Amino acid sequence: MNVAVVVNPSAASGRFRHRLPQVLSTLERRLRIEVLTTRSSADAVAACERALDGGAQALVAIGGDGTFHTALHALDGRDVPFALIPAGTCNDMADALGLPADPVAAAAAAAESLADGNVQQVDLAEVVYPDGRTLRFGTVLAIGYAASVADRGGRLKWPAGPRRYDVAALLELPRFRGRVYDVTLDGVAAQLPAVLFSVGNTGRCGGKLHVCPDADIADGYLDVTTQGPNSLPATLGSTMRLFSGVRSATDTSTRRFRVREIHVASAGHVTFADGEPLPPPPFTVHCAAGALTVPKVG
Ligand SMILES: Nc1ncnc2c1ncn2[C@@H]1O[C@H](COP(=O)(O)OP(=O)(O)OP(=O)(O)O)[C@@H](O)[C@H]1O
Repeated sequence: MNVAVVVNPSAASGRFRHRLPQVLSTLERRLRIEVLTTRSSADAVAACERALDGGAQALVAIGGDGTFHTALHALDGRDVPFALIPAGTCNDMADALGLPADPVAAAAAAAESLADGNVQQVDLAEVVYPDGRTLRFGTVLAIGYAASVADRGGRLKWPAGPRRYDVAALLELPRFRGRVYDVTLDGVAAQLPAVLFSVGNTGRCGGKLHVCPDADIADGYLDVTTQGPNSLPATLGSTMRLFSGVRSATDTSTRRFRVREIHVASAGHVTFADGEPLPPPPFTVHCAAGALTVPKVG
């Protein structure tokens, strides 16, 4: 099987770069690989598209959630098996796919499944803007507080690694009192007051925030969680529980919905999906059931 392998050398600030030769040789044991080394997302999309147009039968991406997100652009709905090798900071998508956290172990599992045709279909989420533009994501779309934390954390120079986001969470907290979001959930209009607003194809974002803890990547549904608003101490408490990795950081203000589609009418909020910035609402998010073919592992 001919496989294009896109490598993001900047994922996790290069922390896994020394493991790359071993990851590639592990893939090569079962697959014929063409390695695409890229400097930017745009570079990666173009290189992947060229490789897929040129006959690559599968795509492997080595990096984190942003690398995964970029690979989705390149796939652009093509029904080509895709494997993600976790080499990023948070690796939420790789975790949701059940891949081993170690990149070499993940490469071995993915290569074996791809070579044997042992694949499965999982869901993606599709964000449709009023002008018809459509973007896809795999993990969680965050609006409000978590999106602002992702935004600020990504811009902080210190500390290195995931700790940046803990610092950003504290810095952003005083600014947040909650907002009311105008939404339509499977055709039913609602106004949802929230500090944290998450639309999950999977359960986790930011490496440890289990914002949609019951989400299932293959059920054909999206899980929507809203949390808050509360008093500042209560918001601080529930946020700290969430940031400490508690699996289900609920409080009395947490509301959960399971839908096929959500329309967010409230305009202009900072939005992130797969840890990457997305144009703000208004938009409609719907579940693209079974839209991604991935190796079956475990
Ligand atoms: N193939 C690529 N080559 C170069 N840069 C890329 C590529 N894919 C994505 N990028 C850029 O690199 C940035 C970091 O990549 P990525 O998100 O995968 O790593 P991370 O932030 O360490 O991991 P995570 O998102 O899991 O926390 C992305 O925000 C994106 O802009």
